[in-house]
Amino acid sequence: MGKLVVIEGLDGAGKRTLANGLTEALAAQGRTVAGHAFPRYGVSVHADLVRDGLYGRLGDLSESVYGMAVLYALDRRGAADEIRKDLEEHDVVLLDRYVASSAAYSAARLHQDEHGEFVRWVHELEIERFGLPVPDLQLLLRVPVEVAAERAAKREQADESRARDIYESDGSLQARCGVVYDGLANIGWLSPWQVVDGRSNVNFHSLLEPLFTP
Ligand SMILES: Nc1ncnc2c1ncn2[C@@H]1O[C@H](COP(=O)(O)OP(=O)(O)O)[C@@H](O)[C@H]1O
Ligand SMILES: Cc1cn([C@H]2C[C@H](O)[C@@H](COP(=O)(O)OP(=O)(O)O)O2)c(=O)[nH]c1=O
Repeated sequence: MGKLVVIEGLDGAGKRTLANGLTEALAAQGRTVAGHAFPRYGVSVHADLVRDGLYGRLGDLSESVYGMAVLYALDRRGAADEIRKDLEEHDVVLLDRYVASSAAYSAARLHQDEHGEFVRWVHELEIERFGLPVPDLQLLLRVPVEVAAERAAKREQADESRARDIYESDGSLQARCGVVYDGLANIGWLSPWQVVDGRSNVNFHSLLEPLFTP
């Protein structure tokens, strides 16, 4: 049975870059990796609706924190069987964002923290009701909000398909979200967490070693 590893962090923290690095490092150790990134744009109708909402194309739906959270959750629910199958066939299943993204962003939108009503609700919906696989490890890729914002802005200039959406352009939301992420990591929400400093060189080997030591 493979290990389910999730990368979490703010927009522009470098999650995609870390996922690519980890995949290469694991392959170099002879381990097989399957990867998914949520939302699964272009793959799931729910993810495409999320994108519409994030770019203001769903009227007042995106104003509803719970409405958006249901779309993100249905996207993940649609991927659950594939994740379970990947876990049977690979050493590691690496996810770029998962349930904790909903917990952090939505709680931040509602001005709640890791102990608040939303975080309890999303656990009930996605883990208890939808039965989504629980991660073995969550990596919080931590960078100062300003660094994440600068990287997201640079990426937007370089690639117009990555134009910043309503969450990414809201600096105070990103700052609150960073605080909720710290809280989730601190209480070990859903799984053990490891905090990774996104500004220094990541030692991929030591990051995942605990998963493979009995
Ligand atoms: N460790 C790093 N140092 C400097 N720039 C980085 C680093 N990691 C990522 N970047 C750059 O920051 C931008 C955002 O990275 P990305 O991996 O797309 O972030 P995310 O997936 O978290 O939104 C990209 O342009 C990427 O090249
Ligand atoms: C997966 C997920 C993302 N989000 C937020 C985080 C991001 O601001 C936004 C879009 O996800 P993101 O992964 O940043 O997509 P992209 O890199 O293409 O912009 O959705 C949630 O609020 N809940 C979730 O469950």
